[in-house]
Amino acid sequence: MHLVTAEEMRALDRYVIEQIGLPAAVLMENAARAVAEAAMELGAEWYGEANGGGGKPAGGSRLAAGGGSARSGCGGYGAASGRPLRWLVLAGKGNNGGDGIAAARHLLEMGAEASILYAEPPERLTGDAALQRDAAARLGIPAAVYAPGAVDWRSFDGVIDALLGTGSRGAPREPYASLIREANASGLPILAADIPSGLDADTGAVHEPCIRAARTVALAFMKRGLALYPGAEYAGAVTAAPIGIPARLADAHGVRVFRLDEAAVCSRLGVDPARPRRADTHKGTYGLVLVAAGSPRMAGAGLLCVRAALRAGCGLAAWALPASLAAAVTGRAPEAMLAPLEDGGRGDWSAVAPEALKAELAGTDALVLGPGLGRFAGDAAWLRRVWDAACGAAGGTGAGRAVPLVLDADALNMLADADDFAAWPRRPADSPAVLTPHPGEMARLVRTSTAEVQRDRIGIARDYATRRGVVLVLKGAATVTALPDGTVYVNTTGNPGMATGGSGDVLAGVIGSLLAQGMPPGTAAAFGVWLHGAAGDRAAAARPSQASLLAGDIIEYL
Ligand SMILES: NC(=O)C1=CN([C@@H]2O[C@H](COP(=O)(O)OP(=O)(O)OC[C@H]3O[C@@H](n4cnc5c(N)ncnc54)[C@H](O)[C@@H]3O)[C@@H](O)[C@H]2O)[C@@H](O)CC1
Ligand SMILES: [K+]
Repeated sequence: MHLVTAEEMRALDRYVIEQIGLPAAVLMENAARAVAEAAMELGAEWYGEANGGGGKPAGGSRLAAGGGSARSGCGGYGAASGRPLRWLVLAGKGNNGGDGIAAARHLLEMGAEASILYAEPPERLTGDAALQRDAAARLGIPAAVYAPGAVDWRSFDGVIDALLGTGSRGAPREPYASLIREANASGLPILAADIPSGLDADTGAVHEPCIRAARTVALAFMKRGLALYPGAEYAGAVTAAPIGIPARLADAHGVRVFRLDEAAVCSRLGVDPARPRRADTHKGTYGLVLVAAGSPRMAGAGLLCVRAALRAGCGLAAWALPASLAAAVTGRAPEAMLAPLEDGGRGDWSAVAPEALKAELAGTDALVLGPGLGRFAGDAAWLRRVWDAACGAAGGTGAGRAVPLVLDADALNMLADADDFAAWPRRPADSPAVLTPHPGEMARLVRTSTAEVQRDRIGIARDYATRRGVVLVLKGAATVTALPDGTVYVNTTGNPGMATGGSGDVLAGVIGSLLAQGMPPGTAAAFGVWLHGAAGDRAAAARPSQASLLAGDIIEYL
């Protein structure tokens, strides 16, 4: 579940070779076997059990989506006859190519057929890749050098992409670029060795061209780019294969970025997703969340947030809102309490005194501030006073304690406008604030463009979290949760159906609820993101199309 950069992977390779004493050829041999095994599984999935030589049952739809081509486009090669599948290994001149060439050898041993297509004249290969080239030649494995337009793709059943791995820089150059385009156009299922060639291993950006893989087998550890979009889409189904570099070495080398799936929720976050409850508990055990949210145009944001908080398990939830709005929403969330705040009859937050909200903080276990709040003159200074109160600063809650805090939506825009956030009082180290920006809000916080944020989601989120001492949840496909100590979780749940108004309000409510239940902020944020995505996946599965998903549906599946 570690997600490594190319540089971290190189350091780990070096350590194992130089300090542990395993020859690089051993790692390559393990990598090659893993690539060949993954190819056999892909063959079985794509063409059926009889052809793949054992493995998983057919699973066409996933592959069709990942591979960018329909199964029927492969025209029944192999599938009709039950003969061994014919793999074409595309080999670059680095160690990624070496993995592929060695995989051709393993495929033969496994009963498949394999040919090698060198992107460059094989004389250019050096080191372990050259060793593999020579062994393959002596074994009589058919090999050719790529010439544009000369490959008869129809005489193969599948492709192994071993052109470029973690050593590649920038967009694939010729002849790699043409070869990648031809492979993508072939309609054959492609297994990528380590990463699809053309993918930026660190950021998930894809160069033009980039291999569109049906499946990727990551060697030793998943590279960050396989978990981030758009790279994740080009990688197809991704698995990581052990090659002789134990996970604890990644920990020892300071790798702190993790892919957050259910196993990681249990092992890394220490949370049981079923969240069983002790019998001898009562609503006070599970905390009180105060949601300060909603305005005349966006009252629903508060409603979604407070309902989500309740579904996520807090004992009590109160909704603080401008008093003039209260009558309109009374009864809409019967389980929640209302905390109408004097608003001078305006119906929005512009006349709500920060002191009124401060008074509500007494006795609360978490504050969620921001969904549908709206903007008003002087709101950055207003936010500062609420921040101070939630920090437990003098004159704050009175109790002198910090109230766990989630800032979302307009509260983040206020924060972006506060030029002096760096000078605001720090919260206690064990109670950092949780900020939940979408990429546009993140861009405002760091004064850059949304495109820049998306180009390096992990880097931007982690940098902000460590510099400002907050938990930063950067929303979007593969939501990134960065902790003040530099730990980062990249989420795996969720679907594009959740790109709909109100989803973020639901997430803020979920995280606030988990905070109120006593989870540390980093855990509450990462688990909340995972839980929100999992609920979205269940909700989408219950509907005819992801497109029809509403934020309220996510709440029902929490
Ligand atoms: N000991 C190791 O280092 C191991 C490495 N392994 C494999 O080795 C890979 C990394 O190998 P390398 O560091 O040799 O690098 P790669 O095999 O990824 O590619 C490097 C080669 O590609 C060329 N190149 C770089 N950018 C290019 C571009 N944009 N267009 C065209 N050519 C370009 C370089 O000149 C160099 O010759 C991993 O991804 C993995 O597959 C595995 O075998 C496990 C062990
Ligand atoms: K590759």
